Amino acid sequence: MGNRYLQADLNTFSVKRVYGVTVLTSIFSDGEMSSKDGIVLSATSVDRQFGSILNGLHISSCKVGYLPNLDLITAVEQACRNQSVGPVVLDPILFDETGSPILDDTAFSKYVTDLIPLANVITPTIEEAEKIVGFEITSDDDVIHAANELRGIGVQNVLIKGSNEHQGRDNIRDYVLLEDGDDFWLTDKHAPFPQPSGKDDALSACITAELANGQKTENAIRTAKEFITDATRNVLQVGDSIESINFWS
Ligand SMILES: Nc1ncnc2c1ncn2[C@@H]1O[C@H](COP(=O)(O)OP(=O)(O)OP(=O)(O)O)[C@@H](O)[C@H]1O
Ligand SMILES: Cc1ncc(CO)c(N)n1
Repeated sequence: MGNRYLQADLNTFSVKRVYGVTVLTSIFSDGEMSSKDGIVLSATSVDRQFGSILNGLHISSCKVGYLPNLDLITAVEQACRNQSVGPVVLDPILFDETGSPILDDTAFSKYVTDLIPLANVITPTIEEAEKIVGFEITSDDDVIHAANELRGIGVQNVLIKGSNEHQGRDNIRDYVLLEDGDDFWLTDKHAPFPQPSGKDDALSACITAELANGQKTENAIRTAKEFITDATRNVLQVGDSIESINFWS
């Protein structure tokens, strides 16, 4: 978990009036997921972290992010399956900053077969959705087809983020397919330059927080998208180096 990613999650939980607790899977400097200098924690450590937060806390919902190997996927899958963690929001992190896949074939296969079906909501980018469903997404029909394939794997609700797609367009469109078969596009204008960071984590963290607050999944998704729209239009300059979304918008 890079510093800025974790801050985006916790700041989002906080402004949504949810107390966030964490199970760390790894530690690396911002922008250095692909470097060999980061630390990947052991499955035992992850088990123990789950043990300590589950001992005495009622977990209302759970966001799952960076899982860089088979052991960690297995540890988190077991915890989500066997413990009471509430609805799971799965934000797949499948490529590092250089665009290289993070997981080897065995780990990726485990991720798809055993972890994805546990999710209440999955929030892939187009590229992540392509990797999971195994075909290229070049049209709206492909997005819809991919979302249905994801539902076929067992995940209940799907949000495919359109940020990197259709580069020439004025609008950004995320596609949502709900458990009951209802679907819709969430449309927004491109936020003006500079693009603040944190949108990715804040979107899935906000869905998680709204689920913890008792919202239905559709409302949680719609509220989260509105949160991102507001937070993105309002850059938070932190010191000289961080241009973040503004969580307090
Ligand atoms: N330029 C933008 N303007 C407005 N909304 C955006 C923009 N880019 C992404 N979003 C929205 O932010 C949410 C997260 O999308 P995504 O994870 O693809 O963003 P990202 O650009 O990778 O985020 P990060 O800020 O973490 O780099 C989605 O709802 C997406 O539509
Ligand atoms: C967007 C993103 N990339 C990487 C990580 C790894 O922690 C994360 N949590 N979120």
